[in-house]
Amino acid sequence: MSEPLWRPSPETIANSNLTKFMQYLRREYGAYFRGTDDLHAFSVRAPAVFWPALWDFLGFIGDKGEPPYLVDGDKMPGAQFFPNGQMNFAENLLRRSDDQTAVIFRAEDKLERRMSWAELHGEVSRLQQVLRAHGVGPGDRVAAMMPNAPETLVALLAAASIGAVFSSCSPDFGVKGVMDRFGQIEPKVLIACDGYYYNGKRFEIGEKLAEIVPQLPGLETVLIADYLGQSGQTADALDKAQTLAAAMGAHVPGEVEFTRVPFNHPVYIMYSSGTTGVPKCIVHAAGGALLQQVKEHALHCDVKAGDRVFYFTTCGWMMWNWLVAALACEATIMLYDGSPFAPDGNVLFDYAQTEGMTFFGTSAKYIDALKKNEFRPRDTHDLSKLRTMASTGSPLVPESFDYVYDAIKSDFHLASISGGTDIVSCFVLGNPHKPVWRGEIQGPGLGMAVDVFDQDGNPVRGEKGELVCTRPFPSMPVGFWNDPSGEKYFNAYFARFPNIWHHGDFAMWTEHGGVVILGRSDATLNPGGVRIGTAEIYRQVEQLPEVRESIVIGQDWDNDVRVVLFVVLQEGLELDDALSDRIKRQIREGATPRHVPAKIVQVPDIPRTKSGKITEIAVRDIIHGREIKNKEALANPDVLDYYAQLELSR
Ligand SMILES: CC(=O)CC(=O)O
Repeated sequence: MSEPLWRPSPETIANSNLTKFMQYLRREYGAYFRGTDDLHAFSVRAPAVFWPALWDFLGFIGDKGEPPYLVDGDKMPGAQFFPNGQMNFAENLLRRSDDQTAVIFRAEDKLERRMSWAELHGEVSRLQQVLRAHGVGPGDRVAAMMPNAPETLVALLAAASIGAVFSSCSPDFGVKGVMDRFGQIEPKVLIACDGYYYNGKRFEIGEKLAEIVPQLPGLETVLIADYLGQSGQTADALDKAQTLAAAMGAHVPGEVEFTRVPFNHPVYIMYSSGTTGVPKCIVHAAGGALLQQVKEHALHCDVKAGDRVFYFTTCGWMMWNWLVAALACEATIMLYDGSPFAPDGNVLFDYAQTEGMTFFGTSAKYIDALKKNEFRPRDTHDLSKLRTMASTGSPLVPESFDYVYDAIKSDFHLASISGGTDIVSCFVLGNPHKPVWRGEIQGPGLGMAVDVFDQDGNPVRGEKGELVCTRPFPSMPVGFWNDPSGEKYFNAYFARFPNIWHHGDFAMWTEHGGVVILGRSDATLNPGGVRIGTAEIYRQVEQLPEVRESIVIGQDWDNDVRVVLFVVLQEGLELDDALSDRIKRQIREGATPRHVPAKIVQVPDIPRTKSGKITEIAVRDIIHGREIKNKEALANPDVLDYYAQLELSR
């Protein structure tokens, strides 16, 4: 294809934060760059210059400390950014205190709220006082089992203002899922809701809390936020609990006191979503996570003061942590809780239109679903303010790039982005100076020495391989919780290639310097020894209107591997030979004969994690009769029973 789908205008480029950053580097450092590739090369070649320069350019609040700004800069793990630096995460997010809107909240039950910067300060101040009264200090954990609502943001900011460590999950988690997470990190305070709404239904969580609370060692207090109008009853039924409103009502808003902590002091504990055992507790540093995220907002997404930034997420997915960092760009953040299809697929576009959303972040699955359901927001909504749409969670297929430019908006920046919980940020993402090519992520993040390696650890271009990062970056985790020797942390990322971050994505560089992610490396299919990324197959199957969704695995077969594809069909359809043949033909013609499944099976549903990711490994394990150790990671674990009883011996 010789033409990109979109090119930024010269004015967009001239007015971008990225241009201002390059001008800044020229002015302050005498560094001249011919373009963003050049800037990227500099950023990975000279990290000890790049990251401090970024700190200054972004007006990061804190003190870089005495140089050196990078110690052991060639060691992974081991490198330390700003070892003498001091900062406070919340102070950087709460940099405004005026009466303009800081947070807009909508939920599918029609709940609507907005909070000014001044009000946000006030709420954080009151909750900070509550936490202090319960003895929360630097390093203590504050956990939240909460909807994506302003209270959750206030909880994060209050905890971080003290230097405490925040960890969240959504209220749809089961008791075991919560215990597998919060049970490991022993929070001093638990903030939970009385319940939530999803897809038109009301869910109470009092009974789950009654099981969870007594099992959490070291818990000082439970604060119940009101969503269903019954926080009082929920709190009364629990030990050590009171309503959040009562606890905060006992304090008056004052100045938020920000405790400066070392740059590498933890702010978040996040969780791996694997189905192979209890989740790993990934500890992220306040400075590293934030500097990286603000870099992504400001330079890669061109977020500016006054912008309205939205990401469709729960607070159990890292995109929530990413979203809230947009406050540090002085943007208004837009929160949404509930189903993006309740009552129908217009709900988020209504939100975008009425609130003048400038950045719309979502998942590739959501875009695919809009496409399948033939939504054309461009014909029904005024999206004139929208400048950027971001997609993540799984690869955005080329046909979905076409759909976005055809049915959502023709002149804006579509940024497919990819990274993960492991780094609370991205390896590869948008670049507002570059064209958008169909199916491609535009390029690596600044400061991220991203590459693609073959099995032997050699860099490859135009060939599929392992996504790696060859130099340290500040949002590498501090480590894993309860892993004093660092062994689990080392094994997760550094055991595959020495001194290299191995991310576990199967990827390929494109001729435009972009990247295509082909699926997770551990889910690649190996028929006849040829490595095929699962996304290569989804891309083809996705194009058939009869198929709603699919999941593909490699089944051990006759000393080889055969490809087995499971499909969920549109309501009322049955998989017959004709449709099976059409699916195979589409895959053969769109990919190669090697990609064609040996078997196609109709299934009622596909197992997915609570963040909406389909889980090939769980299906592969169940098909091979292996135990699924951590079903709690799944949003719909029961569906695996269906796969377990399938006769796949022919
Ligand atoms: C940025 C991401 O990579 C988010 C995700 O897919 O979990």
